[in-house]
Amino acid sequence: MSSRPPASFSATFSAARSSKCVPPPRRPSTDVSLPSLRDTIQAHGLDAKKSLGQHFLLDPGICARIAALGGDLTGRSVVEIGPGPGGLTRALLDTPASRVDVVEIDERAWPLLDELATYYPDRLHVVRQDALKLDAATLAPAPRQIIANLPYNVATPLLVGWLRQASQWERLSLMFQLEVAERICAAPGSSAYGRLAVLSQWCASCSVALRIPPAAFSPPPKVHSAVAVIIPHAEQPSPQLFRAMEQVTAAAFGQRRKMLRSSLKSIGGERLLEQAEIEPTRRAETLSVAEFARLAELNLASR
Ligand SMILES: C[S@@+](CC[C@H](N)C(=O)[O-])C[C@H]1O[C@@H](n2cnc3c(N)ncnc32)[C@H](O)[C@@H]1O
Repeated sequence: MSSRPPASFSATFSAARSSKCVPPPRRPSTDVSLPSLRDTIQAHGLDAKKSLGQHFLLDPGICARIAALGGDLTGRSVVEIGPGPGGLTRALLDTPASRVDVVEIDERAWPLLDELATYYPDRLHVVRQDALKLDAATLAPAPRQIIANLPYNVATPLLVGWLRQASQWERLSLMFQLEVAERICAAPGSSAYGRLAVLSQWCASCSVALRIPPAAFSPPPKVHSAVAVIIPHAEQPSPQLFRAMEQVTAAAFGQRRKMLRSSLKSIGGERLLEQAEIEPTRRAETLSVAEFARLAELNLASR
């Protein structure tokens, strides 16, 4: 027997999808009365675990400000990494985003998130997985964004993974330790300028949009935090060129006090620098992102 739906069902379904009668995505949070976040955390025994980088945001005002960094989310899919008790998730559900997919590794939070999903049927999707092992772009249709208060211990590898596929994302609004957010947005010549700045700014426009003090979190972290807004450029490097850039920046900043002719020796040294018309006596932190891009292209071509 065929498992396809009867023709009449398919016809009705596609006619409804294409007509103007399709209802807009449900946006029920304002008329839904959810239990308080503190009560929910207590009821589910979700004590913060340091090993999972858990610092929860309980202030709905701050969560709303972070959600607003996505701009107008009408018709957008939003992925949140590490929803924890769901404070930011609630704020995301309060936007007109068409769906919110949350990826959480901590199984203690899953029942709590499942409970939240019952208030938002078809709109909130709970993904029980390690975000490091997941291709988050496969979760939801484009245009899609990531908005998240990231677990600090894995924030940098997660970001580099998303930059590798930056064309998949309309925008990333990500909370990091302030020092990491500053490294992402750092200008050449500054001590914060390094591999993360070059990779991020090569693929995207980056800015520090919101600074948040430790007291805003429960438990408070030792350092200040900040949300970086990362908007991918229309043109993105190929995967091979991205790998070539990773190699160049790892070599150049791996020995950042050395002259480039020495730090880049393993990938062509003076010859590569001469082709790129870059003085071999310069140091990595003085190179612009465009100069690094030239080196990456020549590095790829020389393989
Ligand atoms: C800084 S807390 C943010 C919690 C919540 N979004 C908030 O703002 O209150 C980070 C969250 O990421 C989760 N997490 C840690 N490592 C993860 C991983 N590899 N994959 C998915 N979630 C992870 C933690 O369990 C925690 O819920």
